[in-house]
Amino acid sequence: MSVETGPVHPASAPRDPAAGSRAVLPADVVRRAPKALLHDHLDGGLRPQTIVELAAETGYGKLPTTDAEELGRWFVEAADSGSLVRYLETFAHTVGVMQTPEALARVASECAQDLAADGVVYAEVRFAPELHVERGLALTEVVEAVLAGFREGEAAAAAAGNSIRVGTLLTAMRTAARSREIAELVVVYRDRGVVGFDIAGAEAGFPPSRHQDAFDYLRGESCHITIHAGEAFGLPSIHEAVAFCGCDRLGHGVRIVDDITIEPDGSATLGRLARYVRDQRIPLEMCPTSNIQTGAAPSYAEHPIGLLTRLRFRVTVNTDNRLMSGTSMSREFLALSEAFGWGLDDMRWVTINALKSAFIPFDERLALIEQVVKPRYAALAAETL
Ligand SMILES: O=c1[nH]cnc2c1ncn2[C@H]1C[C@H](O)[C@@H](CO)O1
Ligand SMILES: [Zn+2]
Repeated sequence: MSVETGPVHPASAPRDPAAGSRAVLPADVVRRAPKALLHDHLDGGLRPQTIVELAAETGYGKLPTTDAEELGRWFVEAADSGSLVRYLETFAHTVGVMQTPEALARVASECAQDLAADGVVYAEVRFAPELHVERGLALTEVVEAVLAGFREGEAAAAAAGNSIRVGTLLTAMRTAARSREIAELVVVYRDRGVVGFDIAGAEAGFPPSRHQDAFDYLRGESCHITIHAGEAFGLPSIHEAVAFCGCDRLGHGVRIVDDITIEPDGSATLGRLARYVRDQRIPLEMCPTSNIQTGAAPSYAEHPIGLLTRLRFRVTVNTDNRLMSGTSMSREFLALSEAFGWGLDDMRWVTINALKSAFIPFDERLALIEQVVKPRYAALAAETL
């Protein structure tokens, strides 16, 4: 199989201070640099204080604590379990307080504002409508409340001087059987802010092809699809997602490294699936901190994002769940700067990768790249010279 050739990307080398490699990026520069986020769960990014207030307002009585600071720590510690299934158990409390239109709209509005304050200029945020019907809301009411919340949050962020555009992805739970209904909702709301479809939840034992009819329907409707695959389960899941389900992007996809062999001389040999994913430029929505928590990667320094970047896969950097991972886009980039010596040029490369992979129309992606990302990185680079 093909052996890696060609130019090595600057993000390739692990940071080695003794060798005089590049300095870690200043936190302020990382925050101000424009960022694009493709993989963020609405129910994984609530402010702890909001959870406490919504629990009181809606009569949700199962929170482990009503002290917001303690609650924030509880989520990170409980999610830091080494298992995706245990990580996912923590969502009972966020989903538990997101069962009314007001709560859904508030969470969505705050999500847009928090991302914008962190320098995110474009985000696709996902959630599973079927998880928010415990108190009798219709799926359409759930979607409409979230869409209204995002619009409100965008306006509030713009008023505060931080412009952001938020697209919505509708997720179907892979462990349930409502994927076809959710796929139909994607089509209904495609011109009102919904930009694509996803499946999420426990991966082992629930292959993507279980939802084949939803994927076939969406492809027939020319809709965009991303699939959580290759996170808690390996290559067969990625293969199905790519070969049979027709995904445009892979959620995580981190286990694609199982199809790459590092030779004794340090070169990489790609198997057929890894080669296909790279050749087709299938974007990988990588979420380093989340992967460390669920045991999909041992540490930042050993996270496959270093190798996959060096091999020029279409890598993107994402938060997954800001609450459970105690993270933000800036924190993810700072960790990568620390682990691999990433600089502003690497951030810019990853950000343009993400925008090229976004599910909004091509001309709108291009406008963000040319009118927002490139000029702002150029200004930052000039400032930090
Ligand atoms: O990283 C993940 N892998 C699989 N499922 C996930 C992940 N993060 C969140 N979820 C689930 C839990 C949420 O309730 C659901 C919809 O956002 O998606
Ligand atoms: Zn996810």
